[in-house]
Amino acid sequence: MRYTATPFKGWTHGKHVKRDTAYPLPADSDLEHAAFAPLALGDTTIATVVHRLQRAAKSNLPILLHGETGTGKELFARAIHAASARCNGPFVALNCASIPEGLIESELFGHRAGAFTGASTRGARGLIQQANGGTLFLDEIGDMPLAMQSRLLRVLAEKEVTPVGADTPIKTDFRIISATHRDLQERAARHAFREDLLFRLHGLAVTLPPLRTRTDIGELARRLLAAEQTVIGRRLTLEPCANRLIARLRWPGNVRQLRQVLTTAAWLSDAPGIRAIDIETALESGITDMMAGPANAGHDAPRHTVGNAAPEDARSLLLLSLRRNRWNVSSTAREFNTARTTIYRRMARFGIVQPNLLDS
Ligand SMILES: Nc1ncnc2c1ncn2[C@@H]1O[C@H](COP(=O)(O)OP(=O)(O)OP(=O)(O)O)[C@@H](O)[C@H]1O
Repeated sequence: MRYTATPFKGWTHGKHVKRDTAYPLPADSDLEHAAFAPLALGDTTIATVVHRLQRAAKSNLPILLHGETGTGKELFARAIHAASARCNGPFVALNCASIPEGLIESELFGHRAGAFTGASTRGARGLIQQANGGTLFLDEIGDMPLAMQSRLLRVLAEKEVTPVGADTPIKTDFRIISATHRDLQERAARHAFREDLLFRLHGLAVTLPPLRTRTDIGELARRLLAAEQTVIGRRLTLEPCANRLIARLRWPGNVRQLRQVLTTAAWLSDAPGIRAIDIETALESGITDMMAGPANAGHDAPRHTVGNAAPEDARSLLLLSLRRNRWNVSSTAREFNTARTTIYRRMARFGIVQPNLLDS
């Protein structure tokens, strides 16, 4: 069966299951390039990841994608599928964290008619069977219950699946890609994740870098904005002060958050180019932890230094921090590792007034 570029997005049994073949199918000759091209920008870590995944895509190796939320794990999984020999088969995704434990078994393995209370009278094909000839993407695999891990391990070892309530196993042929933000080795050491399953999933493991460590954030922001232009109906550009602010923020929600903030800023802005103030305004309605200390100090340490920043960036950074700390100057000073008097001086220099003093 040939799946075409016509999207078929089907949700079965709830939001945690996605089945589609919507990734645009390029001509065979440039399949590999076209699938990964939008993901390969100027960051060397990303370039290495793309290079490895492009090579591995052609194999049947199980691939484990590791990375914080919003770093693009599902996007990469789709690119691997699109660049693989299985690209004409289905791409079936299950989020193991969002599905109730009692449902995961029948979702994955299917069930025979009347196998349990509430089972379909006609039985159901599980996702593993649905992925036959294609790719099964198990997102948040680290959250899969241990009992399911054992069953999945058997399926991977024997390449056949036995639906709940059935006696006869059914042969299946699929490629598995899994993703997690968890440290699976640490979980395996604590016996929360089966080590033998980890080995099975781990044909190739890659870590997608968090956005705050990527050197191509400006390029990525421009691409995300370009994609938004057709929706908004005008040319979208970033002013230099917006670019500098974006490069300094911590982005705990990674590319997902950057995309959301840029979209909001683009809608809010009435100037030709998006300014730092538009980014700030968009941020205010979102996550508050943008300026928090680094998760891994090695990469992140210099993110909240105001001293060397250009004036408009310094003002934006200070304002964000003050708002985040509910205008508590001591907390803000701690964040910038400086004295309270320095914060007051900078507030005066930048014309920043505490809201409760505005009326007095
Ligand atoms: N390199 C990229 N280029 C364009 N958009 C991207 C990129 N990486 C991620 N995104 C966008 O960010 C959002 C999150 O991506 P995705 O769902 O693949 O991340 P994830 O790591 O799987 O997240 P989660 O762990 O929360 O499921 C999506 O809207 C996706 O289109």
